[in-house]
Amino acid sequence: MKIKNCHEAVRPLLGLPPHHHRHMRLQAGSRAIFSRKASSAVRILEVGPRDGLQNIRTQVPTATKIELIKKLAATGLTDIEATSFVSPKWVPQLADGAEVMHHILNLGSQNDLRFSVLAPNLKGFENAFRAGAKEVVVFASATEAFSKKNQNCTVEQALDAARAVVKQAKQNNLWVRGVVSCIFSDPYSGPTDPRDVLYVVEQFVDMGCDEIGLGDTLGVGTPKRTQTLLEVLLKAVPADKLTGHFHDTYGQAVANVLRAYELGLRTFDSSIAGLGGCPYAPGAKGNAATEDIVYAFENSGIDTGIDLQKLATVGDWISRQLGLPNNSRAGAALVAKRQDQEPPKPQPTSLNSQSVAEKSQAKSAEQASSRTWTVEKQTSGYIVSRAANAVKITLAQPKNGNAMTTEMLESLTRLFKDLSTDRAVFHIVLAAEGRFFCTGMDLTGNSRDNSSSYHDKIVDLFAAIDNAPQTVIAAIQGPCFGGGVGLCFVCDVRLASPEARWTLSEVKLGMSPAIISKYMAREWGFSFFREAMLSGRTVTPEELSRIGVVHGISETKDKLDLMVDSYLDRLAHCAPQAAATCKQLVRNAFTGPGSPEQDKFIRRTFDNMLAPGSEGQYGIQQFQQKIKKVDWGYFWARLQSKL
Ligand SMILES: CC(C)(COP(=O)([O-])OP(=O)([O-])OC[C@H]1O[C@@H](n2cnc3c(N)ncnc32)[C@H](O)[C@@H]1OP(=O)([O-])[O-])[C@@H](O)C(=O)NCCC(=O)NCCSC(=O)C[C@@](C)(O)CC(=O)[O-]
Repeated sequence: MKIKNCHEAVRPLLGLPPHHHRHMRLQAGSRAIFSRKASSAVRILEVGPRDGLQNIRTQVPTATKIELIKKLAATGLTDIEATSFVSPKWVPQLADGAEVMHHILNLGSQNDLRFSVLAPNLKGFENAFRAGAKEVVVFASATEAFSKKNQNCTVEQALDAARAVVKQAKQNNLWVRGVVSCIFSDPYSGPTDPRDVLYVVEQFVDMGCDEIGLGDTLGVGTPKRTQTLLEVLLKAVPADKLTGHFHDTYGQAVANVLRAYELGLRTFDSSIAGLGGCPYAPGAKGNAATEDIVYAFENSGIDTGIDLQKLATVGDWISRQLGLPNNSRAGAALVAKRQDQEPPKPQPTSLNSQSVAEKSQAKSAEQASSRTWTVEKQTSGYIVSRAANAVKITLAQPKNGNAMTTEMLESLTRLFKDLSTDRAVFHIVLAAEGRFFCTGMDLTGNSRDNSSSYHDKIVDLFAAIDNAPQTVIAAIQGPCFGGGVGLCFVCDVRLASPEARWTLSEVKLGMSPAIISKYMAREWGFSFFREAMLSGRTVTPEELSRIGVVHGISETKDKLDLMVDSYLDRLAHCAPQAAATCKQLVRNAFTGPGSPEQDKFIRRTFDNMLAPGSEGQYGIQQFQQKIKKVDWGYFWARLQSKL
């Protein structure tokens, strides 16, 4: 055991000799953290955008991080740990810290918002300061083993690095929080001695930190352990200098927060939807969920200044964006309760069966849902964006009406093949920019030096879309010609704007829709297809809606995106693997009706449907538990993360 600088009052308790101390100065310096949020009884420090996102495997797009921070700020949260300034080699997830700060700083100046950032060394501090940070966080472990593994240095070296940052920060009038990790236990060396925690806390106070966070890195704290530690610390350090940062590994986070509150602490870190994890405790949940803590305080008559309903919405939103389970019990329950009370969302309806009432429902469906699509990739031919379990591919070559060039065919085929093995993608939307959805075969001649290979490329793309396990939705904003018509109808669902049109123009060019005929006959039916193909006439959305092959027409072109989002909301309750099987059943029914292969597939599907661990088994369990809308994103995220 190290004998360290311990407070006078505690030293005898710990069997240590007295020595000089700065207790009086501590108390004098501990003023008024609460002046920052005078109206609330407790201060909740949201760490999801930093600590939460850093500890999950998913690489989160910068735009989603910015949006998350904006949404959190709109709930009444005033303290948000926004990002980190550490080497991107260590923490690639937060390499975009400067960009995030750039987009959120103006929020802080408008309201009473404070954004803190992690800056554990001078280099990080310089970058954080350059990015406009006004509050920085430094940290050190209370234990040597964790310090060496996590920071590759001793506790003293970590404190020296922190000291250098604090000195710079104070010279520039920045607020500093020092965080002590492993307050209860170290994953490598076992339980932590409270004296070691006290030592680091005192060092932080001594170097000038404005407050000190107590981090239960492993989440092994219990109310009793919390009390024991705080009884030691509070003899040396005023309660308003300390903040609690509890992890929920054993479901004790809220209990620990409440015990710490009873002992005088008034500031607590937490993470929206319990985002995060603990790399040192396999399978562990992440931080205390902000919704859970706010629920506990608000329902105990302790004001947090935060709108719990809005908070639950944000937790639900970010969980969906990341395709992860919502780890907040309170958040998930509040959202489920709200959904249960809401009237069912109207779905886009084809016009053939639309009554006046249905039309107005479809209109409100278009207004009901809007998701944030985050761009992941941009090529010269298309843009790929993602929202939760859906990927949107937007054709973006309006100059040639999104004609099917060789490059486009090859690259889209690769994309669809890659997506077919991505278990996190349940739905694909194929959309387009410009006047036309797709003008079909590239008629410039540039793409057809070798017509056999061009043929193969079209065949490959259509097969890749048709065989994709995901439900593919064509969002058709404008006219389609030839192969472009085929592109819509190889997709599983068609949602169209009133400006969409379909022209099988091949016959007028002296050609025929050979490759696409396979899909067109299946979807339009022989008679309708034959007439449209022979006449080369323009077919309208109303006609196709009447025969049931266009599944929704938006009120205006602008509202097509909302209709797509609303349709995706509906698909969120459909099991993705079952959906892939449904697609195969249709393919078999078309290519080999009555064949032994069809019967075999049907038999196999039925036999596997309720196997242990299957979607079917889970769906039936949920039904028996009276859960009407199964969250399949949660089911698959849980399977994949083996939580
Ligand atoms: C779309 C309208 C009505 C607009 O007609 P418009 O409004 O008068 O505009 P435009 O004709 O000036 O077109 C705008 C630009 O888009 C280009 N463009 C337009 N279409 C294509 C195309 N396919 N390939 C390459 N470029 C195309 C066109 O060349 C022009 O480029 P610019 O001159 O400004 O540089 C007119 O351009 C048009 O009729 N285009 C041809 C549409 C057509 O008939 N497509 C069917 C192709 S055959 C096919 O797809 C065969 C296949 C695949 O089905 C066979 C099989 O299945 O086996």
